[in-house]
Amino acid sequence: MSDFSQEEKVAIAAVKRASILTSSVFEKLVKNETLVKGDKSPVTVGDFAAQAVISTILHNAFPNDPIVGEEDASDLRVESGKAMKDRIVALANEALTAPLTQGEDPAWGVGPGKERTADQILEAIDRGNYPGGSTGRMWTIDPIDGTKGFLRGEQYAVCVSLIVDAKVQVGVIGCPNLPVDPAEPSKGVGCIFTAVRGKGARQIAFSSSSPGADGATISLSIPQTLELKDLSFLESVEAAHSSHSFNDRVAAILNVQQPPTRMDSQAKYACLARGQGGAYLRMPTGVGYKEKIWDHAPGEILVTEAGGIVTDSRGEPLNFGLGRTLGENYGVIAAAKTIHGEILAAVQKAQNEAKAKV
Ligand SMILES: Nc1ncnc2c1ncn2[C@@H]1O[C@H](COP(=O)(O)OS(=O)(=O)O)[C@@H](OP(=O)(O)O)[C@H]1O
Ligand SMILES: [Mg+2]
Ligand SMILES: [Mg+2]
Ligand SMILES: [Mg+2]
Repeated sequence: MSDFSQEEKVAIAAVKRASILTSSVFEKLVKNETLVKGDKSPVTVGDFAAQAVISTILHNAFPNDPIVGEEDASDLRVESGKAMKDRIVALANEALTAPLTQGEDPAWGVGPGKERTADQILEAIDRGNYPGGSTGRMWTIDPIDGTKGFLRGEQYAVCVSLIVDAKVQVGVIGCPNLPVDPAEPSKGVGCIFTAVRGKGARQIAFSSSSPGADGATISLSIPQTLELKDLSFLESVEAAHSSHSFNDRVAAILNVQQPPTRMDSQAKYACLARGQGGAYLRMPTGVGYKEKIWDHAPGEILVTEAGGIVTDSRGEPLNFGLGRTLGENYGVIAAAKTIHGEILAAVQKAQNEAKAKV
């Protein structure tokens, strides 16, 4: 049985290259480089190019593994998408052909001379079309999680996971805009969070040459001594993505004294894993939306390996074996082991109150 160290190494390299790409795209992004998808959500040249880069690297390193990726290239294959396509191909090639860094292997399809054709870049994006399922290996890619945060210049995350037989085994989250040290934000931004099942969770500073090389890697553990009154719920910025008012009620039931911390993307899971906030609450705003596996798989393993528990509002683990989504939406509750049960009970109490009102 693999110890998944090679998978982690490849995923970190892919997330790092894609994160450098997305940071540089933000500096240069122009208005006509963003599309609105069928579900009204935004997607930028950065999302497409980052998915192409990650998919190319994963496919070169693990040619038999299927990929569940958020984006697909259909909008780029039509005449109206040509300008965007050209830009995406240039950005992806720039990221793929950048010089090799320590630990990277040219067999992963990276380094000088590794340009791809436009067709190969579109193919790499579309390789993310795997429907998912309960058996075998599969990767997930969310090339930019929190695209709205990315466009606002706030938090977003580049997210990759490896799922084997419905269980997440490796998770890597790149947060280009996240302070390396929350206590001293002036120390700089840009971190990668990584976890392997049974082997713990770590934070690596972007500036570090490779994991563990220069003391810029820290092991993550969620403090188990936090009192409920000191919690600050980590929650979505977008009110449409998770119910703020429901969280307010849960906070009142638990006598939480701190205001919530609103942050886009799986940076919330990453911050929880390194001891910020104390809990992540994501309850549905209405019926119908199904959470996507790429929005939670890396976060689930990161928090679990840091000593937390991630469940839905029934107290059940998230089920990554149902396809591209988590199935019916029962929300997400993530917190330290010591307080997860009390938060779950408060969520269920708030749900019962809401039911009694209708
Ligand atoms: N209605 C609804 N309910 C719940 N979740 C939704 C909904 N619509 C979208 N999404 C997904 O939310 C992802 C963004 O993550 P967050 O909600 O944590 O960030 S944010 O603060 O709201 O920006 C976002 O991920 P990205 O598309 O990768 O940005 C979506 O997959
Ligand atoms: Mg999206
Ligand atoms: Mg997402
Ligand atoms: Mg996304």
